[in-house]
Amino acid sequence: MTRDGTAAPLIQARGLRKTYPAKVRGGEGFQAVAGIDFHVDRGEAFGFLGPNGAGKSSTMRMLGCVSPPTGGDLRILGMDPRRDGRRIRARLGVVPQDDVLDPDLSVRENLLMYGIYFGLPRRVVRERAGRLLDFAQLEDKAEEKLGSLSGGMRRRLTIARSLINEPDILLLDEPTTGLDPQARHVLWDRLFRLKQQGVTLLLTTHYMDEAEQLCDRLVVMDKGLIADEGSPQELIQRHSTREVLELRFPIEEHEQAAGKLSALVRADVGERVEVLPDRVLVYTPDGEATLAVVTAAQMVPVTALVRRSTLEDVFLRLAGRSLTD
Ligand SMILES: Nc1ncnc2c1ncn2[C@@H]1O[C@H](COP(=O)(O)OP(=O)(O)OP(=O)(O)O)[C@@H](O)[C@H]1O
Repeated sequence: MTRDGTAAPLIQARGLRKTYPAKVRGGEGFQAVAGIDFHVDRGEAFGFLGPNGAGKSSTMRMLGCVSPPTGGDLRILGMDPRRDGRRIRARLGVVPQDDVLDPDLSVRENLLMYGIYFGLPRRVVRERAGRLLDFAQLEDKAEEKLGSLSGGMRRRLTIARSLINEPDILLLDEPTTGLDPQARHVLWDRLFRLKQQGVTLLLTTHYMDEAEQLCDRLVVMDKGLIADEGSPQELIQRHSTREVLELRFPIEEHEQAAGKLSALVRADVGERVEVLPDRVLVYTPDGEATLAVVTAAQMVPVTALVRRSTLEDVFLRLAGRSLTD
């Protein structure tokens, strides 16, 4: 509790920085995280959304107490990672970008070994491993070696393994990168369950649908900085319009069409045009009405799609380029 009686955030970062040392003597270091502020409350699912190189993993490694901050202040569970790294780590579960499982052990043995490594009594580890196999839907694979597991199963095992110490906070670095859509949905379902059980989730992602599905609150990161923070809905409302009209024109007409559209949009009703290399996006409160205006102006797109705004549009607005560029 804080002095005014409110619950203190589980994690609080102020001016957090990470500068990696220069590779050559006398060279300049590289600032991957350039002074960021955020807090995470108990029970939240909190996301770091940004493209490759935004500084998400560097932030995660500081939160996981494996890479010390080079500036600013970080408190996790009221403790300072520089001093209390071991105590904090005991209460964290960490799911790294790559699965670091032991291929020579069975699925169950991977869980048992990790629990024993944590110093837990064997009886407790056996009981927890049984429950986690059930949670990860891997009971029928329990005695098999890892070679027989799909990518999604491996990810679920990695998550199960990270839960062996019953952590308060689970850190997930790009949990579903490389998985097919079905495997991603199964994983999202498991993460929802954990959240319902009261585990605080922190995840990095460059998938906007993942951020929208999983995160109560997120920060949009770019070039080591936080561009904005809020719930997915708040961010969309703040930085985009209700609908987006996506238009594709024949390549040779793309530039001219983009110019004509820019002249057509009505800023007074909140419309705005964003020109991408292969598409023109018109941000508008009413996509169908805007499409009618485009058609009336004798413009003939190859395809026209009206869709709702997403976090991708938020990123485009904040960073001036697409998340996947
Ligand atoms: N140990 C290191 N030494 C030097 N530079 C590093 C180190 N780790 C990361 N970087 C650099 O810091 C920047 C941010 O990297 P980081 O991995 O934190 O970004 P990210 O948003 O997680 O991207 P990705 O999705 O690719 O993991 C990148 O330019 C990266 O090359």
